[in-house]
Amino acid sequence: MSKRIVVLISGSGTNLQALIDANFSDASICLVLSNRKAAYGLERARSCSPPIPTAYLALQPYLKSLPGHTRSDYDAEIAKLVLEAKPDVVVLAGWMHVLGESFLDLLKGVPVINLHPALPGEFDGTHSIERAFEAWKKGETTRSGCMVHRVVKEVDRGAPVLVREVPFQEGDTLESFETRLHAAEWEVIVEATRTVLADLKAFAT
Ligand SMILES: Nc1nc2c(c(=O)[nH]1)N[C@@H](CN(C=O)c1ccc(C(=O)N[C@@H](CCC(=O)O)C(=O)O)cc1)CN2
Ligand SMILES: NCC(=O)N[C@@H]1O[C@H](COP(=O)([O-])[O-])[C@@H](O)[C@H]1O
Repeated sequence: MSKRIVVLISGSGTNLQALIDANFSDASICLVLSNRKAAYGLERARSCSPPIPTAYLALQPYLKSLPGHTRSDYDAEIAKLVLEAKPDVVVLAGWMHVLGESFLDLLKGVPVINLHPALPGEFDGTHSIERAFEAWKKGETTRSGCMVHRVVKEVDRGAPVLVREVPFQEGDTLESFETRLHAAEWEVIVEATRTVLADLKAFAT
């Protein structure tokens, strides 16, 4: 029975594309969900043959359309969309929304993992690459990296599944470092997803 992967995105979807191109032998992407309508990752899913089902739900339009509803209600709605796809694993691949307990409680028992462009305990949150680059320029570090970690309430603090260091090189610009880091991400997200798929029971909290 083919295992089911749900991928959450917010942007260009190059990491989603890496998962699509991985052609997992025992799994397939059954839903791509975005919180941004213009996310090119939705087009990547629609362009597959056969197309991967997509869904879109943004926070602000949701709140505007349902007065009295909260961010927690939105997170629960996201969870319901995800669960309707019957996932074995959920991958946050550039999903730029912090998920609250209403999401995490509903997803109990389903591994949820996140790709983060920094090393454990460093540069949590957003703009991680830029912040690491500035730290290197100040002589505060010689490397950054990327990781896939389990998603818990505390942002980017879940147990790492896979970590990859990416050293800075003399003469690096932000763009040259980003190029190397994104290439590392495309490998790490596939390898980490394969690891979770291979031992779902171990990762199902
Ligand atoms: N409960 C968790 N939710 C999410 C995690 C997590 O570890 N636990 N990881 C993030 C992904 N991420 C970093 O890897 C991250 C994404 C976005 C933000 C953030 O501050 N988002 C703001 C909105 C920012 C924007 O819209 O540009 C917000 O949610 O209000 C922090 C970390 C995904 N979710
Ligand atoms: N904190 C989360 C975060 O910064 N995620 C980052 O968003 C980018 C998404 O790229 P993509 O849309 O091309 O896959 C990736 O670099 C990913 O690490």
